[in-house]
This record gives sequence, C-alpha cells and structure tokens, in this order.
Amino acid sequence: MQLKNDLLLRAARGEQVERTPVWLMRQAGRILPEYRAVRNSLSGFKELVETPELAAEVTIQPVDILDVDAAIIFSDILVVPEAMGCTYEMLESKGPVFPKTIRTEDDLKRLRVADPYEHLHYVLDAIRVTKRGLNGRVPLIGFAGAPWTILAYMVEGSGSKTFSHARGMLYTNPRLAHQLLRMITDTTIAYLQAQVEAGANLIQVFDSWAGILSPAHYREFALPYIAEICNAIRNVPVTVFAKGAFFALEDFSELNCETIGLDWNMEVKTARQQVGPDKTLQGNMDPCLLYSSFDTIQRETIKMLREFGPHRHIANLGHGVYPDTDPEKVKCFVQTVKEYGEAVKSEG
Ligand SMILES: Cc1c2[nH]c(c1CCC(=O)O)Cc1[nH]c(c(CCC(=O)O)c1C)Cc1[nH]c(c(CCC(=O)O)c1C)Cc1[nH]c(c(C)c1CCC(=O)O)C2
Repeated sequence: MQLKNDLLLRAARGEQVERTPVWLMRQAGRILPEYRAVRNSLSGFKELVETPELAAEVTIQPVDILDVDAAIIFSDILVVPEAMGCTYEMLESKGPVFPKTIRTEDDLKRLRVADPYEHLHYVLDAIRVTKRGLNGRVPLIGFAGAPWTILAYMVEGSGSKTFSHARGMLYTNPRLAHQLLRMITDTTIAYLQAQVEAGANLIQVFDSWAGILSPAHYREFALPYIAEICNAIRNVPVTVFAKGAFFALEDFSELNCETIGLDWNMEVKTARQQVGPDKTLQGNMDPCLLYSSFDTIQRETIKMLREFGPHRHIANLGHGVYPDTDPEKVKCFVQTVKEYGEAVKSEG
C-alpha cells in the first residue's frame, strides 16, 4: 500500500524532504495515560506484548495522540532471548529479570536458534494488525536488539550498571561469547526478515549497551554481528542506534545501513564528519529537555534542527522518552519540528 506520509523513509534514504520527520524512541508506553489504561487492565507487560490486537492498539496511540511521523511496533528486545529458550520476567519495580542466565557451555546447550514463524509469531501478527490499523498513514518501524546488548541481558540476568558478568565473559570465555553471539545473530536476522515480510517499513537495531565496551571489544564482539544483520536486510532502510558508541562512528560509516542514531553525548558536527555525507543521522535531544518549559523546548529543538541541517536528519531524542514526561511536552517537541520545517519552506 502507498504510504500517505513517507517522510521517514525518504529522509533515511537521503532523498529530498519537505521537512524533517520526527518520532520518539519509547513513544508507545507509560508516558501516555491511554497506554497505562490498556496496560493496567492486563496481568502484565508480557500479556500486552503477546496479544497482537492490544500491541497494535498501543503502537497506534502515539500516531493519534502525539502526531509523530512513524509508529514503532510495541514489543521488546527481550522477546528474542525468550524465543531462544531463555525466558524473562518483567518486574514492576526492577525491570527485566532472567531466572536462568547463560554463563557456561552447558547453559548454551539449552538454547536454540529460534524460528520467528514458530516462536515469535505474535510479533509478526501484531505487525500485520498494526499495518491494517495504520492504513498507510505513517511507516511502521520494526526492531530488534543488537547481539551484544542481547548477550548482555542473557549473561547478566537483569539490568546492571556495569554488566560485569557479561563484560567479564569477553575476557574469560571469548569463544563461548562468540558462540552465543552467533546464535543471537542468526535468530535476529530471520526475525527481522520476517518483520519486513509482515510489513515493517524500516528496521532499527538497538545496541543500548554499546557504550560500556572498550573500542577493541566493540570491534570484536559487536560490530561484525551488526554488519551481518545490516547485510541481511533487503528492501527497507536500516537504522543502527548504538548508545554511547561515539568511538565507533567511523566504523558505522562502513555499515550497509541508511541511518545512524546519535545520543546526546555526541557533537552533531563531529558525528557528521566521522560518519560522512552518505548516512542519515537520527537524534539526538537529551530526553531531560522535555522536563523544561515549552519555551525552552522550542528554543532547544530549533537549535538542534539548525545543527543537523534540513537534509539526512530524522528528529528524535538521544534515547527513549522517560516515563514521567508530560505528553504535552512531547507534543511541543513534535510540533516544533513540524512548524520549523513549514517556516523554512515558506522563507525559501
Ligand atoms: C534495553 C531495551 C529494552 N527494551 C528495549 C530496549 C532498547 C531501547 C533502550 O535502550 O531503551 C526496546 C523497547 N521496549 C519497548 C519498546 C516499545 C516501542 C517504543 O519504543 O515505543 C521498545 C523499542 C517497550 C517497553 N519495554 C519496557 C516497558 C515498560 C514496562 C511496562 O510498561 O510495564 C515498555 C513500555 C520494559 C523494559 N524493557 C527493557 C528494559 C530495561 C525495561 C525496563 C525499564 C523500563 O521500564 O523502561 C529492555
């Protein structure tokens, strides 16, 4: 189906756009009372993720309410370890927890390379239902975690400040780490290809824990697997968002992807120099800006748009929107991007 608004896809491919497209990482979620209403009627987070009609409903909410230029399928990066045989629980107070971690060769034997059509069909169904509901209004973003970030959760067993067990494995048993990364990568490639087949218009790979690795370890344990994923996705643009990986920007310029996500620790000008002219940049406002006044949000957002310039930019935050953000402030960010584009057009 022809999309009515394909700004995101054109900006990703480096084509001319009337204005900069805008969406927010984690836009579907706790910032919206409408999300909390659906979520609170259920037994938990996983029920929402695993029920396609409800996942589709909360995926579309930000398009209706926040007026963003893209939807991102409501799911989690942790469905991949679960499909491989490593189940997670989402605890209200603590975030994700894996009752059984992967730390030895024997642990690894319990895992499989998952078949998305068998083990992740609920995400594919959610994509199909969402596409029908969106009816071509905006593109739908599919996603997965990058292999290193998924390994980090499987080995550590929960979130962590240091991920010392996961990082430790890279020194104590690099062979096991590579075996696990291999299985995650094979699962992820099949999963993302299935998302595209189900209707995802763009794929984003989240390497949320990139920034805790040394550059040498990032080049050995993270980049080659991301490169494989990029090479395996055909027909839709790919975005790589590696939080804290400013040291790898030059490496990213060689990836077979259209867009690089930036967090707010990166200077836009330097990032552009290092990534070169042939990639779109996405980001990179500090999510905390949205705690400030409407005036400050407008001023800082315009400053960001000027720094990136009108071409090859997708406006976003530098990480997911924080759950205690006022949705009116998010709307202000979105509208400022849109109105700035209109103003520049009428001047030009
Ligand atoms: C690291 C990571 C996870 N999940 C994700 C990442 C990568 C992005 C990032 O770096 O933030 C990705 C993710 N998780 C979720 C989405 C939905 C789509 C969207 O972005 O709008 C996406 C894209 C829903 C979610 N995933 C989670 C929630 C909150 C739980 C709830 O609503 O009950 C949502 C809406 C839970 C989750 N899921 C994860 C954690 C650490 C937590 C707990 C912390 C938290 O609560 O935010 C793992």
